[in-house]
Amino acid sequence: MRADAEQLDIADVTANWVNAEVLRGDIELRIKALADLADTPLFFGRLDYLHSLDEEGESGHRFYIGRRHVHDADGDPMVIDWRAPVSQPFYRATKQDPQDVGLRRRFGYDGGELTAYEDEHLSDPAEAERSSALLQREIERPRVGPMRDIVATIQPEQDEIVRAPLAGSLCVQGAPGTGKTAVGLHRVAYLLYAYRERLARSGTLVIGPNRSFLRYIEQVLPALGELEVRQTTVDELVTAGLRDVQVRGADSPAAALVKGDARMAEVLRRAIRSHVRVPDEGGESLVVVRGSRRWRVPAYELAQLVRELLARDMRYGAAREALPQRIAHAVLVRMERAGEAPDDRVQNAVARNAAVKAAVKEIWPQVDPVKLVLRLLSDADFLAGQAAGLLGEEEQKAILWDRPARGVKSAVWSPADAVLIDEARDLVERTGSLGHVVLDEAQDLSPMQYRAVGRRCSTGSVTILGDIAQGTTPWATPSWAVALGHLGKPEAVVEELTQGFRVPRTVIAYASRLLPAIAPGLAEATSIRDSPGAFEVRRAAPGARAEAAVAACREALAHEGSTGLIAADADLPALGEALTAAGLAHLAPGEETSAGARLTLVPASLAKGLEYDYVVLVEPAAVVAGEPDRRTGLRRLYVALTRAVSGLTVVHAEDLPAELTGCAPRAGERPAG
Ligand SMILES: Nc1ncnc2c1ncn2[C@@H]1O[C@H](COP(=O)(O)OP(=O)(O)OP(=O)(O)O)[C@@H](O)[C@H]1O
Repeated sequence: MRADAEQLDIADVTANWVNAEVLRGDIELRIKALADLADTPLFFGRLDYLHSLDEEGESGHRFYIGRRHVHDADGDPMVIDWRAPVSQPFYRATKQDPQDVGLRRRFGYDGGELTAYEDEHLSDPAEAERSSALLQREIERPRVGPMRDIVATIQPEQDEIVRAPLAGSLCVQGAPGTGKTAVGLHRVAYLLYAYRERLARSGTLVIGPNRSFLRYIEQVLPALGELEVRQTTVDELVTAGLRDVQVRGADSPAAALVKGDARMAEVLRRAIRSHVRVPDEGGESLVVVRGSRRWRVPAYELAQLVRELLARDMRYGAAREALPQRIAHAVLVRMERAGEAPDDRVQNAVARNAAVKAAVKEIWPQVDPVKLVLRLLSDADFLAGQAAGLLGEEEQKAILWDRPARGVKSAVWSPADAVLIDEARDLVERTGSLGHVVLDEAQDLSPMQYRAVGRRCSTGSVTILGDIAQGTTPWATPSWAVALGHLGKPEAVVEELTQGFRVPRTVIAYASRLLPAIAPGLAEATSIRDSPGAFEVRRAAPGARAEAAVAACREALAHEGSTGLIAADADLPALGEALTAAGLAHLAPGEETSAGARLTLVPASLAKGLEYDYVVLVEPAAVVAGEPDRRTGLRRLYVALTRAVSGLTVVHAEDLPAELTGCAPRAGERPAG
């Protein structure tokens, strides 16, 4: 196929130079997409159907399933794309429901070399059901480098989400390591296959929590042949296109909490609409002069037009554009009454008349969303006027800047301010909607951030993925129903993933002790890994903690794969020095691990979504204390405890948090004594 693409001669088919360049670009992309990847095999599975299929051009009994479609010199398929309908039973067929599959074969590879296969005769009742050794091997393989695709081993409950139709929005709650991120990315790849044309027009977007996370996942979609999906963070999303707004400030938790609250949307709506000046009914008429005639629109009629526009709840900018036409219409009615026969051109001319323009400027002035937010945060009286009955005095005080900003460029904007600006921009002009948005680690968004994401899929659909127990912002959502309400997708279906692929049984059991305190009611994940994993808690003498951490890292590095040393952000510099002094080179999160550089020093605040074969977690009590409140601290600890693929060593000098040692009262229980 690559040779064919390379040999394409376009001289005869392109009429001009521009066409030729476009076509040449397309062909180059195709050749690139057809590159041979040494360690990525062409197929990973085979299905033998009992009956010949004749569906969507695929006919026959036997199909090889792979990452992409491959055909032979005659154009007959040799490998079927994993996303094609014919491939679906590879993921879904079971002994109970064989879906006409006689044989399912899984192929195992080692660095691109075929080394094993595994057969299941789904329609043979005599054959016992076995768990897949290849799946076990895949889950337990050492982790080095960025996240990889899971196409060869997508599980049935995951596949249901991956292949759900584009039209519906989905919300996936899943404990750590249940594959939410993997599923979200594969879902994008699936949708781009199944709805390619529609999504090529409307676009797709993946939103993750921060840059290091995005760097960790960025190679999954390209490996699946999807090179053009945009991946961004909420912070970047809302600042895109804001040239003069530099986000370089941070809010206090109290300020961020108010700025992220959904009531701010109403404050902003009022603030924008406060610019509209409804004409005084008894005031002067608007006079439009055309040729020798003067047309009068009385003030009460203008007021009526303006009130109608306000009641229609249009975007501020759209209403501003509609107003001159409405006024012109009122003039035209008068012309007709006077026996004239004005047409559309006359109406347009009247709408552009200087007197009409001046009236519109007075009644419905242009509003700059950035300046509007600047004024709200700088001008206590203006804020009080808009927030009356919505925000209390303390709340208003919390969001007002200590020193009013002089101008847009010099203001110290925070990420939450940028979200307010985004809301204000949408009040002026509707934000365009994409076809599909995937939002990962969704539990951490504020209501205002959900609204910002919701705007970008208002006419499309969304897949949101998260874990309530891992919510570590003061505004983390209490429930998915609340989040979906803010997103504007209350009808979305909530699915739960419970099978854990990352964290070993002993480790998830230990971390789950925190669940009653951080998310009562959430189910503990089950680990589908065979190996129980290495797990140890070590107490170090005060003053010898860093030394103990370094020793634990050395032991971890004796194994294959990556090691992450996770600690409270404040403890990081000292640990970094200890590692360097001991001659252990280390990376920052998001820097790619490789065979030669396998140790990463991870601040607890950036651990979310990442994973390491071995994790050394230093001083749980400090991780908890690093957050503004205990529940958030325990949730941060839960995130840190659930990053390990093969083993976890907890090193501590202070007492462990009581919730972890089992000494804390559980929710609903009373403390002893
Ligand atoms: N079906 C599967 N086959 C093989 N590996 C899988 C499968 N599903 C998930 N994994 C692996 O399990 C690990 C955890 O997956 P992922 O990071 O997507 O989980 P998550 O639910 O997003 O976790 P967290 O809540 O911690 O962010 C990854 O290494 C992923 O590749």
